[in-house]
Amino acid sequence: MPFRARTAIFRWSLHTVPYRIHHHQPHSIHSSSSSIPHKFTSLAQTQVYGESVETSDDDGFLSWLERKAGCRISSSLSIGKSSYGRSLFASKAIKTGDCILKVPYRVQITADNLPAKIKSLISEEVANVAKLAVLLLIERKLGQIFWNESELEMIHRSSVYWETINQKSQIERDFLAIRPNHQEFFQSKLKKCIAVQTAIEYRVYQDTMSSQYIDKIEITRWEDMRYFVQERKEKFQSFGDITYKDFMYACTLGYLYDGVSLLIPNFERKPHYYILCKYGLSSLVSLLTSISLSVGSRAWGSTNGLSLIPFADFVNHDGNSEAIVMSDDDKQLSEVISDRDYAPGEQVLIRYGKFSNATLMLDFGFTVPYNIYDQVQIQLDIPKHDPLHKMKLELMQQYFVPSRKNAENLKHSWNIFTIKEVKWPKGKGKGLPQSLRAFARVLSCTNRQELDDLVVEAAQTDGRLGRRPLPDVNKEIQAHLMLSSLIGQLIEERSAAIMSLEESSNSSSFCVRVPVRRFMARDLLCGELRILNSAFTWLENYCLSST
Ligand SMILES: C[S@@+](CC[C@H](N)C(=O)[O-])C[C@H]1O[C@@H](n2cnc3c(N)ncnc32)[C@H](O)[C@@H]1O
Repeated sequence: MPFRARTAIFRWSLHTVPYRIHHHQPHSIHSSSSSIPHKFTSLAQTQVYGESVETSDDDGFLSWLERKAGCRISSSLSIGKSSYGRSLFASKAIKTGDCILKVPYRVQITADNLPAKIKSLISEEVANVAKLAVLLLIERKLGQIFWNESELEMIHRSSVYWETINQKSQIERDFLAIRPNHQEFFQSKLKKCIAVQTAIEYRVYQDTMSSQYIDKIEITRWEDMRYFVQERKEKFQSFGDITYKDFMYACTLGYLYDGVSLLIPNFERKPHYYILCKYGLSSLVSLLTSISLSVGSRAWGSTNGLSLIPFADFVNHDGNSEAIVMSDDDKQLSEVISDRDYAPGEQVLIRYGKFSNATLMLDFGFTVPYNIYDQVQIQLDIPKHDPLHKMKLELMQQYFVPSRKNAENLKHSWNIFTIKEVKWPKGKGKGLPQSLRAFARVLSCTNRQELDDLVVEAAQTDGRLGRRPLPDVNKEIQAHLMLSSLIGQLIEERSAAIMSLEESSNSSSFCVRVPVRRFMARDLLCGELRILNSAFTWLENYCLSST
C-alpha cells in the first residue's frame, strides 16, 4: 500500500517461537494496530472462507521459488483458487503452532532490489512504495482498482472518500515522476532500434473512437513482439481502449521488470509477457496508473522497510485470525505460525493487521461484512461565530497535539478523533475517547473564566486539558449533548447513504464491479453506523446517569 507514512513494526512472541521475532504487516496508510491477539477464526467463518482447491497454473511457483531460495519454503501449503482470488490451502493436516511457511529474506524484494540502471531512472522524491511498484508483477483485476466518481459518491459521507482522492493524486504524482525518465530511456532504445531497422509490422488500435490502425511501429524487441502477437492475437484485437503511447509504454515496462524476474517462473527474461499473456495488456497498463495500491496490497512492512514476500503474498486475510507474518532477523527469514488446526484442503488465512474496513477498502480493495476493527473519524470545529474562538483555538493547538503515531498520518490533526465501537454502551468499560470528551468540554465553555479554570486544573493534575468532568453538571451534560447531536447528524447521513445504496441496488448495471463496490460501500457505511450508534447510546446513558 501506498505508504508515505509509517510502517508499524511490532514485536510479537508466539508461545511456540522461542526467539525474538517481529510481526510485520502489509503496509497501510491507516495502520494503527496494536499487537493484541484476538480470537481464533470461528468455524462459521471457516466455512464462509473455505473453498475447494482448484488446480492452479501457479502450481510450479512454489517449487521454482524453493529452488531459487535453496531451501524448503512450505511443506504444508499449496496455491489454489478461492473466491478472493488465489489463496493458500492446507496440502496436509496442519496443527496449531506449526510453522507453515518460511521465506528467506534473500528472495524477498525491497526497493533496494531495484537494479542500479533502473534506480537511476527514478527520482529521489518517488515514494518507496512507488519504487516497489515498478517491481510488481502479479496483480489481477488491475483495471478495476480505482473507484470512479459515481462509485465514490456512494461513500462520500465517509472520510475514506477524501482519503481516496488524496491517495489517487499522490499516485498520479509518483507516476508522473517516474514516467518522464522512463520515456527518455525508452526513446534512446527506440532510436537505436530504428537505426538497425529492427522493425516489425503489427497492428494495434490507436483509440476506440477512431479505431485507426497504426501499421508500422518500430520496436526494439521485435522478436518478442512477434511472439506476443502470435500467441495472443485475439486478445490483441480487443485492446480498444489502449492508446499507442500506453501500449509502447506498457511494452517497455519490461525493462523495469527485469529487476524482479526472480518472482516469475519460466519468464525470467520476459516478465512483461507474463503479465501481458496472463492478464492482458489493459492489466499491464492499468498497473502503471494504479501502481501504488497494487503494491500496497502485497507489500509488508518489516525491519527491511517495505518488502514483497513471495508465496506469503498469496495468503488471504481474516481479521479474526491470530496468525501473522513475522520476521526473524537472526535467521533472516519471514514466517507464519498456524493459529489453529487445518484439515487438508482448507483455506489458510492470516491477519494482515488490525485493519478497519476503511483501511481494507482503501489499501487492499475489499471489505468484510462485520469488522471488529472498524472505526469512525470525527472532526470537531470551533464555530467561527464563537466569541472565544481565538482563545479556544490557541488552547486546542497547545493541548490537543496528536500523538506522534497519528501525526505521521496526514489525516490526523488536533481536531480529528477516532472512535471505535463502544462495547458497553450502558456505561461499563471504555466509553468514548477521553480526548474527544475533553475537546467537547473546552468547546462548551462560554466565558474566559471557564477556560482559565480548565488551564489551572490541567496544571494541577496531569497537564491535560478538560480531562475531568466539569464542576457544573449542567455544563458537563451540555458538552456531551453537543457531541451526541453531532453524532446523531452523522448517523442520519450514514443511514441516508445506506438507504440510497439500497435503492440504487435495484437499478441494473452493465458493469460487473458496481454491485461488488456497492457491497463494499455498504460494509463500510454499516460498520460506521454501528460505531456511531454505540457512541450515541453511550452518550445518552452518560447524560442520563449524570442528572
Ligand atoms: C496479499 S493478496 C492475497 C492473494 C490474492 N488473493 C491473489 O489472488 O493474489 C491480497 C489481496 O487478496 C484479496 N483478499 C485477501 N483477503 C480477502 C478477503 N478476506 N476478502 C476479499 N478479498 C481478499 C484482496 O484482493 C487483496 O488485495
